[in-house]
Amino acid sequence: MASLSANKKHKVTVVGSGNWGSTIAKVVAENTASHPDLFEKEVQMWVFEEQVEGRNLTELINEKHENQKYLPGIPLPKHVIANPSIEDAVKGSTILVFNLPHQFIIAQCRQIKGHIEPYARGISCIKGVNVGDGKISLFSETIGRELGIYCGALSGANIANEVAQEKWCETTIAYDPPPVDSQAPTPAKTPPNGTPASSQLDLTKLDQHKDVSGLPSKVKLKPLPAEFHPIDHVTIKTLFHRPYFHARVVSDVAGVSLGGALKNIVALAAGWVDGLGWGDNAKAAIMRVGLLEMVDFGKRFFGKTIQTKTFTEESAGVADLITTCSGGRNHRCAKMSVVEGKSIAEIEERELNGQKLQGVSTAEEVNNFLKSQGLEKEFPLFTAVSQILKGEAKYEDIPKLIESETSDAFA
Ligand SMILES: NC(=O)C1=CN([C@@H]2O[C@H](COP(=O)(O)OP(=O)(O)OC[C@H]3O[C@@H](n4cnc5c(N)ncnc54)[C@H](O)[C@@H]3O)[C@@H](O)[C@H]2O)C=CC1
Ligand SMILES: O=C(CO)COP(=O)(O)O
Repeated sequence: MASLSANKKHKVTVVGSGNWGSTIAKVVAENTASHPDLFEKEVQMWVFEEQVEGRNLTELINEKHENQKYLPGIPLPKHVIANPSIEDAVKGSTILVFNLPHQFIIAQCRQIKGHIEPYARGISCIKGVNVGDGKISLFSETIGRELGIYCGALSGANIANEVAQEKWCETTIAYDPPPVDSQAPTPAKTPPNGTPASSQLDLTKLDQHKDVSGLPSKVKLKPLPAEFHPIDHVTIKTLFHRPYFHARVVSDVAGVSLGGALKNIVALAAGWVDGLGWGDNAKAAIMRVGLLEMVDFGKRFFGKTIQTKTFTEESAGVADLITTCSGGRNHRCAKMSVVEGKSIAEIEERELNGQKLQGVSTAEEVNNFLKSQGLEKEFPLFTAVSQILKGEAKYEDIPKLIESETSDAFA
């Protein structure tokens, strides 16, 4: 419950401005305008600066209120402000919405470290997983760890162009911050010796056991100053829910994040069988096996907190799998690569005008992780996708490669 003195408004920044980043900036800006009691109206949107028609993309967005390159034809609210400086865009924000292709997020977090409010909260809209040194983590965790803040996740059956056109859909937001450290004084952003506040947390010296907040267990969340409304499920829902974008708020951050990441691998296989002209039954078989492997993967590697029902009941699970295997970019490019006999990379370059597929790198990353665990055979569809991408198997081999599927993930 908000205290009587909770009169300070939340400032919101969207870190990223691609096809989904620009769409989410539109969604949240509509809500900041509708809820002036809770939010500052202006929404900062960090833009990776580039030249479009000989001009800076940020200037074009701020002049035309449209992202001509990544979300053409969709008017953005005038109070979405494109900012080429990420440090400046995040300054003073209490809510940071991360929405970038997953390969870029760590570099951007390192750039903003020490420039954010230590009590800020994040929401990751990124669909991907972070794999390195035989370890796997969610991007919500990675962001949390890099910045010393709590980060939840938003994911769902949300093809950006449809959301941007205000065609109705659902989404799932997972937000489950650990208890705040009410004893801790809120640290100054930049202490007198010039060391950024987040680097004051010497994470290497602390117990490395972590929950899915990404924060090592001895690092406590910095409390939000009392003059702000709490950033709870109600505030989060108010920021994202629109008449055409129905948000359900849950607590399973791992389930929501993994659903969004892993379905991109399945969508490649679905695109390939469509490209082969094998029909809807074949695609349904791919989705069935894919869903089983998604649940099994979650339970094995994030078992402490994950809930099977997130995959079967939420937009972030089965609904996102279905939409991505029907109308997503991963599916479309995979299908074209079979029909035209070209690599997916070639098709991505030609078709997407700078947008990035996430399925190919996620398939490789998940395969590297499974290999490091000696578990490739337990995930035959994920493994088949990786083998096909590497040229070690053919599209036509998929039925044979996955027929040993015996997962009892739902048992
Ligand atoms: N587009 C969609 O329909 C949906 C996408 N997502 C997820 O949202 C995340 C973001 O996707 P999109 O906004 O669609 O991105 P996108 O696919 O449109 O990617 C282009 C973006 O990457 C940026 N970029 C290019 N090079 C960069 C660099 N070196 N450093 C930083 N940024 C760079 C570009 O400036 C542009 O903003 C992804 O994880 C995606 O899977 C989730 C739901 C729907
Ligand atoms: O995540 C998406 C829809 O929910 C979009 O998927 P693609 O990246 O394959 O277009």
